[in-house]
Amino acid sequence: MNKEMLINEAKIAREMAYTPYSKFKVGAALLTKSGDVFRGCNIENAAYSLCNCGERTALFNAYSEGATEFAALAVIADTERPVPPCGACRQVIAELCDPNMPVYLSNLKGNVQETTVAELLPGAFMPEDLNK
Ligand SMILES: O=c1ccn([C@H]2C[C@H](O)[C@@H](CO)O2)c(=O)[nH]1
Ligand SMILES: [Zn+2]
Repeated sequence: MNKEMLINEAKIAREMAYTPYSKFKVGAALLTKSGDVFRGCNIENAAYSLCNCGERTALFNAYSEGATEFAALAVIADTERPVPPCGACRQVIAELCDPNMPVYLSNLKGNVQETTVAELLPGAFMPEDLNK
């Protein structure tokens, strides 16, 4: 599973998005260290604040199936620039993925920005910060 294949998995996930309010579809695909892929799409709700992003859906999908060791994440949307994850997703990604893990941000035009978990959220609040 290479970068292009993972981005394609995110594109397939995007088609499953439930976005009657924003009409903005996002797909994500999370590659595990053992080679499995967990997809996620954004799922909106009439109570708008309950909308869940594609990135967090992919992470929660993987975790809920017992997969916790990740090798890469791809995200795609129909944006001008490669889609930037929101702050909430950056926080969740920072806790559940290795800081050096590659993240492929992309769009339907084929633009790809390769970054890492640590670059997405420098100074993230971490579990260790809970220890007094
Ligand atoms: O990186 C992003 C940015 C936004 N959204 C979703 C949330 C909402 O459903 C819609 C518009 O913000 O896009 C994501 O899934 N990921
Ligand atoms: Zn988000």
